[in-house]
Amino acid sequence: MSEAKITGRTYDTQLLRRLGKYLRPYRTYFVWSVILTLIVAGISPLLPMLVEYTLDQFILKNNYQGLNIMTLIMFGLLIFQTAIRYYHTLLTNSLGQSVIRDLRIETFNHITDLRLKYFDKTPIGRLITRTISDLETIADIFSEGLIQIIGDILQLIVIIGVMFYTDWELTLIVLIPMPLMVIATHFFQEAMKSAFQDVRHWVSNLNTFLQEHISGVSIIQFFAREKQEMDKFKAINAEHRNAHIRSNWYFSIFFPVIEIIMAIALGLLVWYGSKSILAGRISPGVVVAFIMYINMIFRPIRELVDKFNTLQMGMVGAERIFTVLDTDEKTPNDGILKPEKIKGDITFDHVWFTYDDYIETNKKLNLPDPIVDDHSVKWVLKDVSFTVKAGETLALVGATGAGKSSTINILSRFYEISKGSIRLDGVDIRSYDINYLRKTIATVLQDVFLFSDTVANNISLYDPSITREAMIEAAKRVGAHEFIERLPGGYDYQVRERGSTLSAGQAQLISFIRALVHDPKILVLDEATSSVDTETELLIQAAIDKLMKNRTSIVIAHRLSTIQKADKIIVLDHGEIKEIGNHQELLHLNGYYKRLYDLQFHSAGI
Ligand SMILES: Nc1ncnc2c1ncn2[C@@H]1O[C@H](COP(=O)(O)OP(=O)(O)OP(=O)(O)O)[C@@H](O)[C@H]1O
Repeated sequence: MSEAKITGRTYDTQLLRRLGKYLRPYRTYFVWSVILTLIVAGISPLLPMLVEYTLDQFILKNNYQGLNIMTLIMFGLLIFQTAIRYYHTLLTNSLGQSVIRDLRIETFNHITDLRLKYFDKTPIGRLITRTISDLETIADIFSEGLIQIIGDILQLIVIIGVMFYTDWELTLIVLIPMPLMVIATHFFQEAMKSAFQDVRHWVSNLNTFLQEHISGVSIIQFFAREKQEMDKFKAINAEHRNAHIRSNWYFSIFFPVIEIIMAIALGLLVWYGSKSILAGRISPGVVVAFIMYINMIFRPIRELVDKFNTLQMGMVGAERIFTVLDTDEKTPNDGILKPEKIKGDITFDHVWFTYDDYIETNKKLNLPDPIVDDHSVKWVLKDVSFTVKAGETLALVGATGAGKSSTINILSRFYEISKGSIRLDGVDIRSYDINYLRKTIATVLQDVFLFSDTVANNISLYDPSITREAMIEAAKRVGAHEFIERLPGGYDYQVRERGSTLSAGQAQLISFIRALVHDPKILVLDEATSSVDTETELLIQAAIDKLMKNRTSIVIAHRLSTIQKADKIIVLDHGEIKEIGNHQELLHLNGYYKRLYDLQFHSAGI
């Protein structure tokens, strides 16, 4: 997602039209807001007119009774205006909040559908900023921006019209400083545009930094990196502060300038107004009404700038949200197959894989398919071919970075392969419906992710077809029922964020139950390397055996017991298959596997 694409235009009709679509369900709110805006603008000159009338007709003529009546009328008008403003604010706020609620749901849905590659290159903090603060700015378009700007402009027109109607000479004199005001406003607005973009940029950076560092706080503490990280944070925080101060600085210059211009207008009014009263051309009431009119035209102009900025920020926010929504980085789901029964035969047929966007770039440039010996491409898997028959267990072994995790990631189409084909029951995996495919293959990763929710919900992941009984049954099978029962509240025990209140082994067992209740045909397992106590280790080993039973399993194996039991072992090295066979066969080869075995298991005395 490129930030450079953000244009930051205040009025972008295309953007507004697109936002307008989200208004559709709330049409009545919108129509009423506009009607109330028109009423507010229409009745705005009433109060000064009434003051003028009261002063000239009653106060200056010592008519107390008339004065009392007029006071009551003005009081009533004030109440009416207040009531209308109240409903107006209520409506526009509800409108804004309703629109962003819908947009937020759409954005969240969209983000969760994006393929993993997108997240490899997009900081999570940036996405959080998008779905929280950028969206808030869109709500302000409705509650403080667009409709209010229309209202203010209408009020300006009505008031200036009434002023001209009352006394055009005085109006022209009073409006002499207006061009100054327009110039000042224009400069201010231009300056604010870049200041606000800066503010948004640093808010996003701050969020990204905080998100990553709070998630990784244990690493910071383990390595005693507090000071260094604090320095980095201070730098970002300082930029954030400066951006805000810069935008506030413009305000602090702008407001006094406007006050001075307003004072000039008032000075001109007093000078020319008094002269006109003395000449008997106008009544004193007109001058008093004009003082009120000046306030009523200069105040909205001053606030207009603020509202334009709100609109501007909202537009930037909308543009950013739409950039996320327009991100088309989804795994294509062209497959339609959803067979009732799956056997679970897996074939990798000359599979080449890279994390680079090599294929996509080639396609865009209309270049032929990748040349396999092109050394500019960092191939993670090179010409990998193997088969796993239904019900068999395949163990993947190899040094770190050999391509084991990549092999399991491409099986569920978390990443797309560049060349070759992966087949399930003889059919290319791309021909299956992607959700069907992912339901067929359960993946249990080393790094167990648990949500802040109950144990039960962490197991079922809100799949209504999974009953509590099925959960308990699965928990019993993996031998985890007892420990869950011992937790306060049992299956309703609230897991804290990321499962921090459970031990690594317990979290691992919960992830096994999660896989088992979904009863997948194929199991993909990245065996945990974290050390657990002997009792849990035995439980986990037994659980893994249960999980693999009657299923095709592909395991990134770290335990010798798992490897020994596997029907087939593949030794990967730098993305290439070096050896295939079972434990005994590979030991006899006296090659890679033997060396790995001696290094990892034998010498460790396992
Ligand atoms: N998301 C990614 N984006 C780009 N490159 C990646 C990504 N994930 C892994 N790689 C690269 O792909 C290669 C293979 O990584 P992979 O994670 O498959 O190895 P592995 O055998 O599972 O290693 P380990 O045992 O350490 O988990 C490595 O060189 C790694 O740097």
